[in-house]
Amino acid sequence: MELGLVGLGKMGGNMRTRLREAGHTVVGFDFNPDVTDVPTLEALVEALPAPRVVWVMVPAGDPTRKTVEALADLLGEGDLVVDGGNSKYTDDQAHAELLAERGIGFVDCGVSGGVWGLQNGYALMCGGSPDDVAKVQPAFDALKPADGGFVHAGSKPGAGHFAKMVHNGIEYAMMQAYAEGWELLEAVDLVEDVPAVFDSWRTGTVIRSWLLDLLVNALEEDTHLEKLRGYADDSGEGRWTVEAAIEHAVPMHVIASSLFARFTSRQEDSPAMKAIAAMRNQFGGHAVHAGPPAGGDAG
Ligand SMILES: O=C(O)[C@H](O)[C@@H](O)[C@H](O)[C@H](O)COP(=O)(O)O
Repeated sequence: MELGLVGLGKMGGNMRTRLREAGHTVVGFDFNPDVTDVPTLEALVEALPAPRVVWVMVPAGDPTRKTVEALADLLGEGDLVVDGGNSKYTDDQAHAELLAERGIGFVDCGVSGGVWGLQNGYALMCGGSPDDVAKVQPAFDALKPADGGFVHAGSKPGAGHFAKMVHNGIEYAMMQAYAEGWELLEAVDLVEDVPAVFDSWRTGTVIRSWLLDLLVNALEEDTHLEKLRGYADDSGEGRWTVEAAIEHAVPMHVIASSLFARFTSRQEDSPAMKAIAAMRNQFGGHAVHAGPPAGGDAG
């Protein structure tokens, strides 16, 4: 099939390659002149035969919204937009509505696989009407791994990204569990080769997984992770998972806690723990550790 691909970064660039390797014709647009096939979004739309399919692979939030709004003006009746970024499912609902007013279809597609997707295929979770999904199926078939990794999660807009969001919540919790286990093994002077323990867990155990494989890779490169700072960002999906759990009164102990652990990682010092130390000191005269001098810095 022929399709347009907007956003040729780490994900989009590799996806263009995988689609082309499968024999599809891809016209890519990116603001980076080194990677783009066409100079403008208008040129991308003009280069495609109608009915057009344009896959958007840009960061969630404003960049995706602006791209969808621009495409709403450039595309027409019978065309289709796929949002393959990590958009929030509620954004999909707004985008689907805007595009539907112009007769343009919409499919939301959560994409998992990161930088390994080019080689291994991308797991795809999509939402949208069966007719719209069928129009993109040849591209989905080229992008997904050979032996599965595709789901049409629901016909309402946002179903795909909702599934991907929950996937990412689980990803947070799994990573947190491996990380805490690793910290404990490192902290106790008993197990002599911690990376070897993790490596052994990859075979036959109930906790083997690709995340475990990736942690073993990281430990092979840096046995005690000494080159890294204990700081973890988040891109939003963990927060949205917890927000959705709160909205639906779904207990979410572990995923919520793994999200908050990331926030903790960004603090040089804990304001909450200062308050706890102050109260222990007030009620029990328990010793406190002094902070840096007021107005000065720790150094
Ligand atoms: O399945 C995947 O391939 C990942 O989940 C991918 O989508 C991305 O690496 C995360 O969005 C990072 O998310 P955080 O920045 O929130 O950790």
